[in-house]
Amino acid sequence: MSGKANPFESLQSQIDSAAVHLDIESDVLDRLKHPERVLETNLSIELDDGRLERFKAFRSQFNGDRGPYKGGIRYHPGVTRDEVKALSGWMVYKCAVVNIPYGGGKGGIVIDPAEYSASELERLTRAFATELRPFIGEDRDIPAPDVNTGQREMNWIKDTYELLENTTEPGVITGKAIESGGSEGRVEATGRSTMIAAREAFNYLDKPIEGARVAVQGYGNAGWIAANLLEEIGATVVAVSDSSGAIYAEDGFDTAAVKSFKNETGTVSDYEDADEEFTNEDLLTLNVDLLVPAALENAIDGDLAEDVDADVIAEAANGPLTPEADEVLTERDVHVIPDILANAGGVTVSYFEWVQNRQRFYWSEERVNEELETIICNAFDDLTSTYEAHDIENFRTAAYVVAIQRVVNAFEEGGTFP
Ligand SMILES: NC(=O)C1=CN([C@@H]2O[C@H](COP(=O)(O)OP(=O)(O)OC[C@H]3O[C@@H](n4cnc5c(N)ncnc54)[C@H](OP(=O)(O)O)[C@@H]3O)[C@@H](O)[C@H]2O)C=CC1
Ligand SMILES: O=C(O)CCC(=O)C(=O)O
Repeated sequence: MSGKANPFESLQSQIDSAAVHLDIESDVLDRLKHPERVLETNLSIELDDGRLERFKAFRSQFNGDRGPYKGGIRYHPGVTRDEVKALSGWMVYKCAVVNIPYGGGKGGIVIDPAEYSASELERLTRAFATELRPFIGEDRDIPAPDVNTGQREMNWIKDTYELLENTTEPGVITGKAIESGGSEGRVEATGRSTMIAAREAFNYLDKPIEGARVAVQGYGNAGWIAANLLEEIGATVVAVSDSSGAIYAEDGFDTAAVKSFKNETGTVSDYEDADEEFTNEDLLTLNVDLLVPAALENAIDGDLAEDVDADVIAEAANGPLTPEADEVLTERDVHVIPDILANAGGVTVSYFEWVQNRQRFYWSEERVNEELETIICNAFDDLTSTYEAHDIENFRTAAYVVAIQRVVNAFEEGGTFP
């Protein structure tokens, strides 16, 4: 990743930019910029060869004014305490901007999961679930998938929690497999909201999405589905990448065929129908109509932003732009659909999963997608009305203005404990 910004400081600076447009006391604002609590723990597990290894893990519960803490768990060697704090704060404002009844949380383990066997990962995940048990619950804190975690890890966490609590509580975690109480449409939800938000933004800006040239950085859960659904609505996906590098096709990729290739070989590099291979940095500065960063934080810093050659950016990843990049892109009239709206489909369908778990009544995929469409379109309308009414500099700040006001309303309506 090109930028070195501290993501927690980036979050705080995004809140400060929005506060300029809001009438909020500085003590209340200060509270909105810091997590309520952060669990830091060391998990020691036995490896397959009998040795013990220690892994650092975190869970940050940032703010619970609007409901239980909600947010994913990431397995990545780059996980830090500040990254997890930032990701949990972004969850607060994400849930508020799409108006679902949650606060924000996030967790992570410092690990490269590719280096470990499935049984080692299961022991580690169950050890983390055991540590998390007193802090989580369907009305307390509800984890979900993020980078390098998915249904398998969520099923293990649910199972461990239920065994320890001697109960049945599928709503303690979302992103589960269907047979373990998951929801239709959750796997696709993050990419789907990215597509919907991009489509709405193109419509708002009077640009055709049909035929729009798209570049997608990251071909995991968020990136590949976003690419696939953008292709489905008529956009041309000319470039995609993963951690191994980027590939380009002038006439556009068959995104599903690239995914099958990646499933077989582990990477998008060497894909036979590509015209060219280049670097992730080349992809981020390609001349396209829509750029979708769908990997990690700080993909675009202030310097790289000077070379970005896209009209619109839809942030499928959390925090892919540094505050300096935002400033440059605002100045250059590049419209950025912020992460807290563009990728909010994941947590929105997690919310649907939690509702279904509590009611023990399951929805069709069609219903899930319709309800998601409504929530993302309403949130986009709230964002643009605020953007216009307050003459705000960019979409991100408008989204934070909407979200922060909702969190502050909930906090103030609750009153102060004597
Ligand atoms: N999963 C979800 O529901 C949600 C995810 N998000 C966010 O979306 C982003 C991606 O998450 P998700 O798709 O779930 O994660 P995945 O683990 O499924 O995929 C991550 C992708 O990013 C690629 N990648 C990692 N590092 C780089 C790099 N330096 N340059 C280019 N590509 C890179 C990976 O490459 P490789 O395949 O080679 O490892 C992989 O293709 C994250 O920011 C996450 O927080 C946001 C909301 C919900
Ligand atoms: O599905 C969820 O609860 C959270 C997903 C997530 O971690 C995110 O939106 O960044």
